[in-house]
Formats: sequence, structure tokens, C-alpha cells
Amino acid sequence: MLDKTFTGSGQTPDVTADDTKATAHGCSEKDPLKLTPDLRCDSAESMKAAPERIAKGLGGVQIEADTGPTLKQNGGQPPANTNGGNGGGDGGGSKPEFHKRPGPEQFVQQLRKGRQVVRRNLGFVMVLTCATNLLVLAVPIYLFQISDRVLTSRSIDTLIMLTIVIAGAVILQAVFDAIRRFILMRTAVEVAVLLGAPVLSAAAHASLHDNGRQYQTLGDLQLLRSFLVSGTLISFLDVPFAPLFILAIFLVHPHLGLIVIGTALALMVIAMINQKATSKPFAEANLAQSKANMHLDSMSRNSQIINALAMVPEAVALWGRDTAASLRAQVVAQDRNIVWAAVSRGARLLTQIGMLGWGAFLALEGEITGGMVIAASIIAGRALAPIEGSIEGWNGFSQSRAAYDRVSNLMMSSVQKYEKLRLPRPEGRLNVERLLYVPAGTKQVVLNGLTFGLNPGDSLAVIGNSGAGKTTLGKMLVGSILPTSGNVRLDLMDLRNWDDRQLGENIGYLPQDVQLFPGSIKNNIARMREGASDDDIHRAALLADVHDMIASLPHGYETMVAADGSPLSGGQKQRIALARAFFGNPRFLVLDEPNSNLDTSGDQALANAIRHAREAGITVVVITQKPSLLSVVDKIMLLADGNIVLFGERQQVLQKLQERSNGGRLANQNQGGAGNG
Ligand SMILES: Nc1ncnc2c1ncn2[C@@H]1O[C@H](COP(=O)(O)OP(=O)(O)OP(=O)(O)O)[C@@H](O)[C@H]1O
Repeated sequence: MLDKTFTGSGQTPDVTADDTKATAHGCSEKDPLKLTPDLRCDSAESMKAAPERIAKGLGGVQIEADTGPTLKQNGGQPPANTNGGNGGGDGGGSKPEFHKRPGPEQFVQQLRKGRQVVRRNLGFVMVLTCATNLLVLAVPIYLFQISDRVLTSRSIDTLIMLTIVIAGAVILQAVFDAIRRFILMRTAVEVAVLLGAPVLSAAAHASLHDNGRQYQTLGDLQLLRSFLVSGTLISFLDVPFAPLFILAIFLVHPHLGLIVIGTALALMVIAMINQKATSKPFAEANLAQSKANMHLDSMSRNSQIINALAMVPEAVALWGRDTAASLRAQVVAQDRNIVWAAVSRGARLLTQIGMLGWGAFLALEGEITGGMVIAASIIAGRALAPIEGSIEGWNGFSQSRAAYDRVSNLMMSSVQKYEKLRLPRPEGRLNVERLLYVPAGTKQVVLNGLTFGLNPGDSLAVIGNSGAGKTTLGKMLVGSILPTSGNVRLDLMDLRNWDDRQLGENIGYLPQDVQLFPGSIKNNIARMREGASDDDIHRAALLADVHDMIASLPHGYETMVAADGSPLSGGQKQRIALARAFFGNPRFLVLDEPNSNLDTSGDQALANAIRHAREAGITVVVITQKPSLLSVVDKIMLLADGNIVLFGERQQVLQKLQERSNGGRLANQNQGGAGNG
């Protein structure tokens, strides 16, 4: 039995031994390196190949409208589709490929890879920066040679030779400078490709414990990318060569060297003051901006409510309040930044004037020549420019550093997902043990040590007043929130110990607040899986009893659904989401208020769907406030204030409920009678 179950465990007949080996390392040769969780399989080979990719320009990276950035493998051929049908991926399903197991999620390793790429590429850029900075000396040397050698010797040959050599040096410098910018741009792309999917994946996992704010870390990654291609980074890279230029000026004359050193030190002090003066207001501005963005996000999601309830002025005011706070803080920070940048620019220009003046005096004294004075002034400008650039870009740097810290913290704190044992397809046995839930940051006990069990194929209705904890229990049964303590076990294994993907394949969930993804009805039923088979989609629609409803739509399964669910009605959305829950032949279904938006025919279809599920041996938990569904379930649980008040066979529980209500009525009558008497 076990063998038989494992035989169909996601291995298709055409999977070769090599493929299996590659998959075991979380990387299939057949798949392109995509900006999807599959990207975790980016191998050491692809890392080694990175320099070639850089050398070949964007040859290694392609950005496609439908799949996002990918690193090309396979000669740019489309990926082999390994995601053909359903079956829960582990036996029992008609097409076991449905369960395509991504490799283990190694966030820390991926972060390390990203760092390595940046370090390696920056090392190469540093070599080019060194060459560029040395070649920068060509122009002052040219000036120096013209005024002190050519003009005195009046040699045309020397002038021509000198001009050719210096022109070559200048061209080379321009080429090196362009190459280093090319590399930095590609480094930014490579960082996005390497870290984009893991950051998004880590954010999605982290949102299990939080309110989803980690998704903003993707914006931090964008900030990092921008910094990698910014002029500030070039200035930072040029700064270490400033001492070289200062040394050259010292060689011209120590006095001039001292002037430049004095200015360089002054510029550093200015940089520190600037950083101190601007870091707080810039941080305030960013915080307020992210709050404003959150309001914007919520406005776009609730646009219809906002219009219907005439809440536009309030929503705009909320956004405006935070935007204004951000702008105010930005003005303060930028004012200070501009002042200190102006001070540093003034200091640099004054230094150059001072050097020309003092240089002229030294020339008059006969200590240096006129050419030396001009050359030293140009070199001084070159020595001080990157320091000044760093001061001006300090804010960008500190923002990027904070963004990197957030990315790094998210990746480091993400639990490393080891590849878990592929278990046999579950039968649908559910065990809930001492389930306790106290939401983080509160003292409210939402679920108070619930313990119950369901056999495969059982159907349970969870009833109870509003706020009893039904939805919370439903979320916990599918693992979308984690209990404070206690366990939810599917086929004896704690949900946390199931492979996420495999668990998802075997679970169907219809949330209370139905959201569909922008795309066709077909894609929505197929949980947005590429390559899902039409048969499986149709089967899910039949099981959920929604095929007729879909067939009545002008475009049938190809009807496009917008982010807000239009053009579907609330009930239609709910029924499509029901079909989505049935997709992939799940073994355990949780339906949270599935009939809240349904009319009589929808109610009937839902009852049929639950009957189909029972016939298919699927364990079903249906959370409901309406009594109409109670006739199609085996068991009923009554929840009150997070406690199980009643649990048992339908008839018994209904009887007890009846007794309770009769008892209540009797007590009321007695009270009434006593009062009257
Ligand atoms: N993350 C949370 N933080 C604080 N309180 C929470 C959280 N989640 C749930 N609660 C509280 O737990 C209680 C139960 O909520 P739940 O949504 O499970 O109730 P319900 O029985 O599904 O209600 P309804 O039938 O109205 O949907 C509520 O009082 C709710 O405020």
C-alpha cells in the first residue's frame, strides 16, 4: 500500500534518473532559472557562469513580460513543463506531476550568494576604478608637459607625440569608466534576479506571523539596486584614490599638498556633521512615506467602498497627512543637506583658488612652474570631487544601508526550509490537540485548548456566534496562521512538519473574505498554476457544482476577472473560489462561511458540492452561521468564546441544541410566569 502510494509521488514516467538527481538538489536542468521560488535552485555552476554573463552583457539575463527576470539557461528554450496535472503530487492523483517540488528554501545561502556577486563584481570594478583614476592624471600631466616642455622647447614632434599618447589615455579612461558602469548595472540586475524571489518568498512566509508588512522589503531590494547604479557608489569607489592625487600634489609642492589635505579633512568633518544633521529627518520622512504608501494601497483595494460611502475626502486626508509629514521631514533634511553640500562645494572651489593663488606665489618665488600650478589645481579638483560626491549622496547611502539591513534581517530570520520527507498522500485524518491561540501582542484567548478529531471522509459543521473563534480555527486547520501552542495534525503529522507545497496540494480552503487573482476563471480555479490540465479544472468545477454557472458566462472559463473580482458577483466569486478549493483533488477541505453570498440555487450547489466531497472521501470542515448546511454534514461543533461547547454526531448535537433552546424558552416562560404570579 505504501509502495503503491509512493510510486505515483510526483515522478512522471518521463523523468530520468538525472532529472531526479537534479531535483533532489532543488534544481532541475529542464527549468530556466526563474524569478520564482525555483530560483533557490540557482546552482554553483550558475554562480561560476556569472562573469561570462557579465562579459556577454545582458546575454545571461532576460526579462520577460510574463515571467519577470530570469537567468537564461537551456539556450533560451522555453521551460519543459513539469506541472502538467493534479494528483496531490504524491500518489493517488491522476497526474502526479501536479506536485512539482521546489528545492529547499535556503534564504541565508541565497543572501550569501548575493553578497558574493556584489563583492566579486565590486572587486573587478575596483580594478577598473584604479585604472580610471590613474588615467585621470593624463590631462594634468599633458598641461604640465605643454607649458613646461613643449612651450619652452617649441618642439612640434613632442607636442604631436604627447597629444597622441594623452588622447589614447583619455579614450581608455572613458572606456574603463563605461565598463565599470556597465558592470555595476549588471550587478544590480543580478542582485535583483538572485534575491527577488527569495525575498518575496521570505516575506510571504514571514507574513504568517505578522500583518504582511514584510512585503515592503521588496521595495528595499529596489532601493539597493538603485544605489548600485548610482553616482554615489562611483564616488565611494573613487574616494580611496584621493590620497594618490594628494600625494601627486605633494610631489608638486608640499604647501599645495597641505592645502588639499586641510580641505579633505574639512570635507570629512562636513560629511559627518551632514550625516548627523540629516539622518533623523530623513528617517522620519521615510517612515511617514511608507505609512502614506500603505494608505494608498488600502485606498486602491477599497476603491469601491470609498466611493460608495463618500469616504474620498477622509481617505485623501489620511494619505495627505502622512505625505505632508514626509515632505516636511524631507524639506528639513534636504535643506540641511543642501547647506552642507554647498559648504563642501564652496570649500573645494576656494581650495582650488587658494592653490592657484599660492601656486602663483610659489611660481613667482621660482619654486614651481606655471604648468605645475595648473596641473596641481586640476588634480586637487579630482581628489576632492569624490569626497564631495560622497557627502551629497550620503542620504542615499544610509537609506540603502538601512534597506540592506532589512533585506538581510528578513532573510536571516526566515526559517530555513529544509526539503521535507515526501509523505504518502494523506487520507484526511484530522487531529486537533490542545489548540491555544493568543494573538501576538494581546492577552485575548481566541481559542482555548481545543481538542477534537475527524476521520477521513468525515464532514463537520462548525457553528457559533460571531466572534466565537470559528474563522480563526479554520485558518489554523489549513496552517495559514500558527497556534500559540498545541497541534493540528493531518494524518498524524503536524501541519508544520508537512512539506508546504505538498500540504497545499492536499488541502482546499475557501476563506471568508474571498479574493480572486487577476486572470481568467480557468487560471483562478487552477490556483494560477501554469500547465494545469483542462480536465482537472473541469473536474474541480464539477465537484464544486459551478460548471453550469461558468457555462452561463459569455466567455465561460476564459472570462477575465479583475483584481476586485469584477465582472463576477459576490456569489459567483464565492463559487469560483469553491472550485479553486476543490482543484487538485484535495483530501481535506475547509470552507469558511461558503454560503454567505449565495442565493437558493447557490446554496443547493454548495450542498451538492459537500455531498460530492463526502462521496470522494474528502474530510470537510464547513464553518457556517446558517442552519441550511447542517443537513449535509455528519458532525457538528458548537464554539463559544473559543471553547468547544458541543461536539458530536449531527443528530445528537441538534437534539442537544433543541433541548438547550427549549430549556431556555422554558426558563424564560417560568421567569415570565413567576413574574406574573
Ligand atoms: N490577530 C488577532 N488579533 C486580535 N484579535 C483577534 C485576532 N484574530 C482574531 N481575533 C479575535 O478573535 C475573536 C474570534 O475571531 P474569529 O474571526 O475567529 O470569529 P468568528 O467566530 O469567525 O466570527 P464571525 O462569525 O463573525 O466571522 C474575535 O473577537 C477577534 O477579534
